[in-house]
Order: sequence, then structure tokens, then C-alpha cells
Amino acid sequence: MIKLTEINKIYRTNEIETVALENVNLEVEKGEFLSIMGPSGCGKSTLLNIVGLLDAPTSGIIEIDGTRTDGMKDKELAAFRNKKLGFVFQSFHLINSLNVLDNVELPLLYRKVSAKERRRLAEEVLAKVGLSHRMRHMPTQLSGGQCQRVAVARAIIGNPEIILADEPTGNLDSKMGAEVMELLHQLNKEDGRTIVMVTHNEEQAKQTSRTVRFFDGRQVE
Ligand SMILES: Nc1ncnc2c1ncn2[C@@H]1O[C@H](COP(=O)(O)OP(=O)(O)OP(=O)(O)O)[C@@H](O)[C@H]1O
Repeated sequence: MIKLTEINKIYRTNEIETVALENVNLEVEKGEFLSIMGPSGCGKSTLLNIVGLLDAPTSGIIEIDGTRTDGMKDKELAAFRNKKLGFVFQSFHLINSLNVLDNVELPLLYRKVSAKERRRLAEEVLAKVGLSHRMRHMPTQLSGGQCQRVAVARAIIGNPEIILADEPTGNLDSKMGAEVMELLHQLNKEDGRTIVMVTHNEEQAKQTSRTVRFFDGRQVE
């Protein structure tokens, strides 16, 4: 489902060169729930951004669902990302001026989906994350756990096969974090979605199907 071959990422500023990823080879099978762990600064977010096609590697090959992404133009890349991938971030990334329904519908605005169908799908995914009763609320009127569930609904509305989650429970207390994790497991087990999640939480990592660990930009396990 995801194949990374000899990925390197070097950040260059005027004076400093940071090797964020060094010769990373990683394959994620369809239906896997992979967790990525490692100390701060070891390259976890960089890796997730590269898998998510939000950032390009300095060298190496990315294949998603059998398609190589190098050589794709920006527009093509954006369309491919929109179709294949759903994102969940630590800080939710909701738009505070839009209500819950409008936030969830956002990924479909870039596709040719009628307003009526967008609404129907948004209501469906909000029911799935248990937030049917909060559809007209603004993000500022929700708890952190509810915000993250809205973000999960937004991530799945386009029916992506892959969900990328960067410390999805990092800003939540343990109870809300557990709810979000349960939701991710449900999306993995019941819907068969492939999930790649960065986490600092050993307990959460233990519950995933596989953990890879990084240290200083290199995969160590
Ligand atoms: N835009 C950038 N420009 C320069 N260096 C960067 C940039 N982004 C990340 N880095 C560096 O690349 C390395 C890897 O960063 P990354 O954010 O991927 O780490 P991380 O493992 O996700 O850390 P954390 O757990 O703290 O979020 C770090 O040394 C960081 O300082």
C-alpha cells in the first residue's frame, strides 16, 4: 500500500544542514496499523509528511497503492493526495470560523460532489464518530476530544484507504485520547483502512499491528 525506497531528507538553511531522514526503506501493507516512535527530532513528522506527499524527499522513491509519486506535477499530487490520504494532526487543524459540518465537508470541495451529497456524506461520517448532535457547533464550542473526532470525520469523508495521524492524542487527556484511539482502531479493523500513526505513547503503540522506531533519522527497529 505504501512503499518507501531509500528515502533521504536533508534540510538546508544558509549555514546548517540537517539530515532528517537517512536511507529509509519502509513498506506498509494494506490494512496494517503502523506506529512510528522515537525521540523528539528523530524525523517522525518529516517521514509522515513525506508519506503524505506534503513534503518531497531530497532523494528516494515513494509508491502509494502501486503508483510512483515522483514526477507528478503539484496539481496531480494534490488530487492524488486528496483521493488516497486522510490526515489527522495533533492540533486538529480545524477552521474555527466554520461549523462542524462545513469543516468535515472541506475535502469534498476539491472534488465534483454536489452540495446535497456533501451534506449527506458529512452527516454519515459525523454519525460514525458519534457527533451527530454537534453538527452545528463551532470548533471553539467543542472539547479537545470532540475536535479530534471532527478531524477524523474530515479525514475519512473522502473515503481514503490510508489515514496518516501525527500524534493524534498528543493534546488530549487520557480519557479523550482513548476514545480517539478506539475510533482509529475501528476504522482500521472494521473499514480496513491502513493507518500510519506517530506516537510517543508506548501503550498505544503496543495496540497497533507493528511499530517502527527511529533514531537520528534512521530506522533502528
Ligand atoms: N523545515 C525545516 N527546516 C530545517 N530543519 C528542519 C525542518 N523541519 C524539521 N527539521 C529538523 O529535522 C529533524 C527532524 O524533525 P521532525 O520534526 O521530523 O522530528 P520529530 O521526530 O517529528 O520530532 P517531535 O517528536 O519533536 O515532533 C529535526 O532535527 C528538525 O530540527
